This record gives sequence, structure tokens and C-alpha cells, in this order.
Amino acid sequence: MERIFAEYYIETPYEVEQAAAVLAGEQSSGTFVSVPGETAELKERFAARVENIEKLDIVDEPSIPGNSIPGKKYQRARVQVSWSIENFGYNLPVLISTLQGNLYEISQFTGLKLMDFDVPDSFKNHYRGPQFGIKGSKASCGVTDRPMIGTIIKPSVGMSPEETAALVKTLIDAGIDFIKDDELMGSTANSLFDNRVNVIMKVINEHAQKTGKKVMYAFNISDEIDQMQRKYDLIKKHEGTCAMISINSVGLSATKKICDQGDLVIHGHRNGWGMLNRHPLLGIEFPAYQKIWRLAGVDQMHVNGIQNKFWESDDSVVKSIQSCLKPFVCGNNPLPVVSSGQWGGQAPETYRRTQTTDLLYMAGGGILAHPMGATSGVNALQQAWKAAVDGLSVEEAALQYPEFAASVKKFAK
Ligand SMILES: O=C(O)[C@H](O)COP(=O)(O)O
Ligand SMILES: [Mg+2]
Repeated sequence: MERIFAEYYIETPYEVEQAAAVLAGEQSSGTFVSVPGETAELKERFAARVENIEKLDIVDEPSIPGNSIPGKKYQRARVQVSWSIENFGYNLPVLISTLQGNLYEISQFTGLKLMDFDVPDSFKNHYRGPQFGIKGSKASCGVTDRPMIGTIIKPSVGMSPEETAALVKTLIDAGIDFIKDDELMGSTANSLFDNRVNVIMKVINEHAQKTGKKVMYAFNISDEIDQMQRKYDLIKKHEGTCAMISINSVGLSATKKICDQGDLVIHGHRNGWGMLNRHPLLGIEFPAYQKIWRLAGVDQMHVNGIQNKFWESDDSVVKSIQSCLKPFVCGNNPLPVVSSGQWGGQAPETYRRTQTTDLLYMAGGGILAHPMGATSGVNALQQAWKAAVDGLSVEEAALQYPEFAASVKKFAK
């Protein structure tokens, strides 16, 4: 019978074997005490198995609250656990409650993080995965051998639809590939969703008719399910190509319901990520996280960026990009969305470390606050990526490109 494998990074004051057995029991047929129906036969078929334990370092203090044992220190380890596919069939919420459920509450652990998981091949018969991903996103706006260059409308909230559309026109005329609503922008009192779609798509469609290039705009449809559906249909009606979802806010099943329709590229914004990942011994690592959303069918996944404005390390960002580029059981590879405090100066290092142009490289402040204006902001990003692929350093690129040089002066720390 096919099995699902998950790897955890754990910390415990108990013997690791003992703590891992508690985890396996709690997350399958067992509980804190053996119950009459839990026969050997039932356990053989449904109990989770501890497949492997790799002991790591020992620390003096617990990383998060949990049990302590007098005189005992805290052992860290990597633990691999598996479940039979018979435990949940093809049901993502129950899969998630198994891999990421009450095990975070178990008092025997003073640290627990889901590092990665693998699902069997048969998942491809049940999950389509990203319908567009890297290939479909780039093809939709005519980008080939470079990253898609994008921006986020800022101020995030407060502008009228007409002001937003005027900014969109400037950005499109400058040659941008992708624009999105900020995650804080749904339908504000002065910029109702429907009005915004109407005026922005007019600008995009006119440009597409004239030039053949259809800029991708990710309208933030995050909402209750019926409203999301209505907004999705409205974007389609106006011949838009993309919708954005704040995936942590909207949830797995609602996101999948939208992705399953397959008409629009789905841009997955992971705001709230820090809550899930910022603590080194709690939550989930991105290689596991992105697989969940690939199963749901998300086409574009935020990964932060090199030298971002948040807490995440460059190593973690690089690992996240690489995980999106690895094959998985279903669909196209999702497009890694590099965003957070980007302005182009990070492009050479991003390319040096990832050797890929299969990215959506986005700068909000980095384009819109360019000292020579938004048009120069777009140009500076285009220059930054040309320079990065040509192997130029930031300094060399600044000598060659005046707009990029102005960015360096403004944004370099
Ligand atoms: O939604 C996003 O990706 C952020 O708002 C990024 O904005 P910034 O480029 O101004 O940091
Ligand atoms: Mg934002």
C-alpha cells in the first residue's frame, strides 16, 4: 500500500524514540492510553510508522514550552514518519491535519517543525497541480529568457480606481510585465473591486490591442467563497489573466476551488508566513509548504527575496526558490515570486545564487519610489536583470545604466 512520508525537526527532553512513538500514535490510531479497539491488526494497517531517527545536537534550554524532566537536557533530531494512504485517501484537509495537526500540541516536544513531505505517485491522478506555473505565466505576457518584472500598487490602499489606472498606464508604457494589488487592497470605500477591474483592464486591453503584449494584473480576489467566485468571473469577463489570493487567509479548500477552474493564473501571496516559519523550531519549512499549495494548484508562490525587508535569511530564500523549481507529483512548476524590499540591486546576487530567470521579480517601493519616476523604476529593474545575466556586479551595472545608477544611490544600504 502506498505511503506518505514526512520529515520533522524536533526537540525533546525524552528519549527521541519514545517521543517519536507518541507522535506516531497521536497522529494515527492511538491516544494517550491504549483503547480496546486498537488491535494489532488495526495498528498494522493504520498506525503511523517511525521510519528513521537521526539524532542531532543537545541543548540546555527548551526552544518552546513543553515538558521538562529534572536533570535532562533537550535532544534535537530529524524524525521521519510515514502513514498509509488508506488513512485519508485523497483529502487535503485531513492530510494536513495529519501532517500538521495536534502533533504541534504534544507536550513531549519542545520544538517541532515539518521540514518536507512526499506523496505517492497516485496523487497525480487526483490533483492537477498548477495549471500555468512558470511556463504559462511567462507565455501569457510574452516573456522568454529573463524574469518577469513586476510591481505592487502602492500606496497599498487609498488611491481611486482612476488614479490606479493612470499609474498602471505609466507602468505598462514603461514595459512592465506584471502588476498586482497589494494584499491589503480588496475593495476599499474609494476603490471598489468592480470599478478597479473595469478601469484597469481597459488600459491593459488597449495596450494589448496596440502592441500584442498583455500585461498580467493580479487582482486580489481574497474574500468569502461566493464573492471570490464572483470576482474571478468578473476578471474573466474583462479578459484579465490573473487573480491573487492571500492563501493563508483564504485557506486550502477555498484556494483549491478557485485553482480547479483553471481559467486564470493564480498568484499565491503567503502573507502571515512569519507566523508559520519564523521560529526555527516551530511550524513548517517552505519546501513542505509549497508542496501543499502545489497540490491545491497555485501557479505563483511568494518566496521573499535576497536582502529582503523582512527577517528571512538569504539562504532560506534561495532554498525556497529551488524548491519551486524541483519537480513534484503534479502540474507545472510554480513561478517563484521574489518580493519584499527589492529594487534591482539584489538581482546579481539572486542570479548568482539561483542561476535561473524563471522568476517573477517584483518591486513595489523599488519601482514607485525611484528618484526619476516610475518609468525609470521599471527601466532600472530591466537593466538590473540584464546586468545580472551578463555577469555584471551592481557597481559595474551602475556604470553602464543611468536609471539603475539612480536606484543604487537611492536604495543601496
Ligand atoms: O505584497 C508585496 O509583495 C509587498 O508589498 C512588497 O512590497 P515592496 O516591494 O514595497 O517591499
Ligand atoms: Mg504587500
